Amino acid sequence: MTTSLGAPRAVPTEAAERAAEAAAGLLVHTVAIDDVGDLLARLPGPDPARTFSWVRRGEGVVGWGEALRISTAGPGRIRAADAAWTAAVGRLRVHDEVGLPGTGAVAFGSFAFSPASAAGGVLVLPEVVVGRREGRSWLTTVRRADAGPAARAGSEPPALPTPQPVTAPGQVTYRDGALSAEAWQAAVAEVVGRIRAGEVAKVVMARDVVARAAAPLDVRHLLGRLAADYPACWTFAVDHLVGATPELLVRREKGLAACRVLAGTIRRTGDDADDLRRAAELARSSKDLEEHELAVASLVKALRPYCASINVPDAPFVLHLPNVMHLASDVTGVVDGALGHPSTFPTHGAGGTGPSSLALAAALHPTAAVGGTPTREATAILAEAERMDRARYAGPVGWIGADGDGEWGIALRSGELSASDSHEVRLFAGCGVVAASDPAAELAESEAKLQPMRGALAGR
Ligand SMILES: C=C(O[C@H]1C=CC=C(C(=O)O)[C@@H]1O)C(=O)O
Repeated sequence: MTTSLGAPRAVPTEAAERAAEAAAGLLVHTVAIDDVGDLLARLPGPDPARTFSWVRRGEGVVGWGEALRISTAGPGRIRAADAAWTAAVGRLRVHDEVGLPGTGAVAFGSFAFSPASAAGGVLVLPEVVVGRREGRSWLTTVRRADAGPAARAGSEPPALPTPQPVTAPGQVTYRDGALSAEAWQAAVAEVVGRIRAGEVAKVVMARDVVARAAAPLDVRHLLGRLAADYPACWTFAVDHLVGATPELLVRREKGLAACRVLAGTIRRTGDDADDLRRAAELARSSKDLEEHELAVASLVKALRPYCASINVPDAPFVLHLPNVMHLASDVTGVVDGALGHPSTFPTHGAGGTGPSSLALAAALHPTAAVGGTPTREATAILAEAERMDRARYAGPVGWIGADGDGEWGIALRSGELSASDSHEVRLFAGCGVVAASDPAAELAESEAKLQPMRGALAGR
């Protein structure tokens, strides 16, 4: 079946109907403002339920408050949220005086890794969004149409609130999550055995640890530290999930899809000469190259149906982060609007073409970098072997605009702040396990991957 752009959309789900109802009567207004400087310094309060971030190298969007929430669950959690966002966008009244990616209506989202997780998925349209890109800054406010006269074009933008002081966590103690370090190594050894027996090629095994802080955790403290220490990563906060991920699941911008695939890791020592030697070792390591190739191949396979053309680099580069180095490949594609999947994916907005950024994220998740290869068998093994619910860790996290463009990272190097105890956060890290993996080395790698969150929790 072929469907032209703007053709009837997928049958509305219950979530879409609720979202459309909630969006009716909301006014979204974006105005240009003077340079905001540090976006994260604008966040007014410590509450992880009402604080949103997607920032890299000082650019991106932050938001606070909640004008609209879309909640989904189950195997269709990402697609249902996408359809609900489309339905909501159709009812919003948007006045955008800036017209850049991230202006106008923007929803922040995060989704559970597993369809079976109670964590489900969420998209939130905050009450206020502040953004910065290429020297331009903007402020977006969302209000009810019946809440007084709207600001007029050219009138003074509303003043930003004065942030409450940021509080440090104080003393932090750690305890085991689902498995102790020993038990997790035993689980990895068992999985290596299954890989060697030919069941699968690769399984990404994750573990969790629980941190407890003396003071209630202020999400802005964690974000500030992550952004300062890991400027090359996307520093995110959505609905209690906070982290700094080096891995971009997919960005869709003006018809172009871009993905950063990571797989293959070596720890850094802190000694520059030694790290350079290790980077060269990583680039030659057959174990890591194999792991990386599996990840790229599975991403390309999943992306291909949505693209008119795809560009895959011949060889990975080494991405240097302060804690680890990764083999990395930037894959790009031209999103094919005509080849979109209108029966499954709604087309987006007046100017939108083909699957939205979130629909692409749904198609790509879980990648081999967080699940394994082949996906179905590997995710079944990890669900059994890890003995925990990953919740939103390793799921898509990011933002989507009214036209369907947006950016979705993979929620790595992250923690889930407890909704019931403001002193606690559960940290996660995982490692690609292949036939040549050594459990002790994987444990050490997982410790290195926990370092960004441990550092952010350090009480400075
Ligand atoms: C699963 C994680 O990392 C993935 C991303 C990059 C490299 C990886 C690796 O080399 O194992 C992992 O696949 C994590 O950080 O929790």
